[in-house]
Amino acid sequence: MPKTLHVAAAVVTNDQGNVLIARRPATVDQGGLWEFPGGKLAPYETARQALVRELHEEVGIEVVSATPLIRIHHQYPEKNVLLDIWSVDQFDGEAYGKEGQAVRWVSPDELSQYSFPEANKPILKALGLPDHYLVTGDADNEDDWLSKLQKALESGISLVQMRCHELDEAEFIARAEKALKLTREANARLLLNAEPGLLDKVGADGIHLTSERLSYYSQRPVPSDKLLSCACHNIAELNISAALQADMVTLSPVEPTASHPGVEALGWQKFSEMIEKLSVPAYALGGLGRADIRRARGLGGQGVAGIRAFWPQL
Ligand SMILES: Nc1nc2c([nH]c(=O)n2[C@H]2C[C@H](O)[C@@H](COP(=O)(O)OP(=O)(O)OP(=O)(O)O)O2)c(=O)[nH]1
Ligand SMILES: [Mg+2]
Repeated sequence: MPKTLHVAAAVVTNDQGNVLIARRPATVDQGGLWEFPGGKLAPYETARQALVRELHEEVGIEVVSATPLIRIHHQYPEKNVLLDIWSVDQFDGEAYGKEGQAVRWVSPDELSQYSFPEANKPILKALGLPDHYLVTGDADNEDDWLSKLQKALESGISLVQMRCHELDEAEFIARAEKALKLTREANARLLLNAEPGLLDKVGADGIHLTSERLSYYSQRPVPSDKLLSCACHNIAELNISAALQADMVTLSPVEPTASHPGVEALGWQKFSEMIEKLSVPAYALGGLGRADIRRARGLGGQGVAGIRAFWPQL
C-alpha cells in the first residue's frame, strides 16, 4: 500500500459568501482540475501550519482564523491522500494566483459547474448542506404539524427530516406531499424518514434511514441526485453509512435527551473522535440547539440536528 499524502486545503469564503477555487496546472497530478488551495504537509508541520503556509504561498492571503471542515481519506490509483479540509472565513490580503494559476471566487451554487478531483466529492456535498437540520416533532395533529413546519421554514430552516412514525403509509404519503409543497416554496429540502422505495411515490429530496434500516442494504439505496442521511450511534453504523455513500449522518445522543431517557450520552469528546476518520458530513444530535452549532463545527462536524430546538411552538 503506498504511503498516504497528508494535504491541508481550505474552503476560503469572502464577505459576499463566495468561495475561492484555483486551477491546478495541466502538468501536475490532477492537472487542469479545480481545487481548494492548499498542499502537502512538510514533515515538521501540523495541518494548520501547512494550511497557513500554503495559502500564503499559493494565493497570497494570510489566514486569521481556520476551523476544521471535513477530513477525507481517498485512494487514487497511484496514491492515497488524506485531505484535511478547513474552513477559512477571516483572512487578510487579496487572493491572486501567486503561482500563475487561475483563481476564481464562485458562489457555492456554481461549484457544481467546475470539475474537481474525485476526492473532493464529499467537500462539495458538505458545502451544500446547512449547519442545522430540523427533525420534525409530534405528528398527531396535521394542521398544527404543518403550521409548525411553515414557521420553522420561515425561521430559516433549509433541511428537514420528516419523522412521523405515528402515521401509516397512506397518511405518511399524504402528509409528505403537503410538506413538500411548503419546503419547495421555501427553497428548502425535505428528507423522508422512511424506506427508500417511498421516493418513487413522493418526489422528496432524499431519505433518512434509521439505524435499524441501515443493515438492510449492501449498497446505496437512493439515487445519486437524492440525499441519503443515516442515523448512527456507534462506529459500526458510521462505517456502514460511509460504505452506503451516505451524504450525511446524524450521530447521537451527544447529550442526554428527553426523547431517549436512560440512553447514555456520547459527549462531545467522543463525537469528535468518532467522526475523525469519517468522510461523511456529521450532524451532532441529541439534546442540542443553535448555541451548539459552533462547537459541533469546531470539532469537525457539519452542525447540529434536532427536534426540540428547531421545531417551533405555536
Ligand atoms: N490542494 C488540494 N489538493 C487536492 C484537492 N483535491 C485533491 O484530490 N487534492 C490532491 C491532489 C494532490 O495529489 C494533493 C495535493 O498536492 P499539491 O500538489 O497541491 O501539493 P503542494 O501544493 O504541496 O504542491 P508541490 O509543492 O508539491 O508543488 O492532493 C484540493 O481540493 N486541493
Ligand atoms: Mg497545492
